[in-house]
Amino acid sequence: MTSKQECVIIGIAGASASGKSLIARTIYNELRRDLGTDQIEVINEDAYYKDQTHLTMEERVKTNYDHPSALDHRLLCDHLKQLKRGESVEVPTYSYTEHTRLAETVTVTPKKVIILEGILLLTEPELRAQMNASIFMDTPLDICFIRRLSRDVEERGRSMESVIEQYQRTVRPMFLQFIDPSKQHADIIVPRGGKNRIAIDILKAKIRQLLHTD
Ligand SMILES: Nc1ncnc2c1ncn2[C@@H]1O[C@H](COP(=O)(O)OP(=O)(O)O)[C@@H](O)[C@H]1O
Ligand SMILES: Nc1ccn([C@@H]2O[C@H](COP(=O)(O)O)[C@@H](O)[C@H]2O)c(=O)n1
Repeated sequence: MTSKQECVIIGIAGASASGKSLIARTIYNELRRDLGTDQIEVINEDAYYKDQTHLTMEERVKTNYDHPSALDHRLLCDHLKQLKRGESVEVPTYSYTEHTRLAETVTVTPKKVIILEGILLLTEPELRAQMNASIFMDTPLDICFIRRLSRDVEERGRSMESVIEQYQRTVRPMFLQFIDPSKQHADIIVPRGGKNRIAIDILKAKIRQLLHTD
């Protein structure tokens, strides 16, 4: 018997371009139809990359964005606690081209369901403690790299050379050091990526069970 939750928080972690955003968006779109449009939210860990406005662009590109120290997990954790208490929060907005936070924030009001997605979410015990269930996207790393290369060139304003250089310098080593070991903390490991239909249905059923709406 699961007790009824006022705010269900689901964490989705895994390598960059493993399909975290895709699965989060799919669950969001499908559950919105049942729960109501204002009852579910997706929060991206990337919004909590630390502000770097005090650094030059040359300095910003050198940051290791795949190390936990690049993220303000303290602020993210505080926001989750506030949302659980029924308080609204101001989520930062982030620019992958400027490599820093933008001046604007987005107001997020309390929701029944929060889907959190991000590479390093399961490395932080305090964040894990806020989650009702956690998922690790176990997509093969070569597939992730191919998808990241085309996504970063098409959507994040990067050159092919810079994606390859960053991948070898930080993305792959940090995946091996931090992200892959954090898989042990996941409740569910999802193979093949963001279109795994059975995984999506299981997650939706679990969320409904936690809310007692089924
Ligand atoms: N199963 C899949 N098949 C084909 N393309 C996919 C699949 N999963 C994700 N993608 C594509 O790969 C890219 C990275 O996926 P995304 O969900 O943004 O990854 P993440 O959020 O983990 O970084 C996106 O362009 C997305 O559309
Ligand atoms: N200025 C930045 C900030 C982050 N990144 C990369 O984003 C990846 C995480 O986002 P996903 O959507 O891919 O999960 C992470 O691997 C960082 O390297 C960046 O390139 N530049």
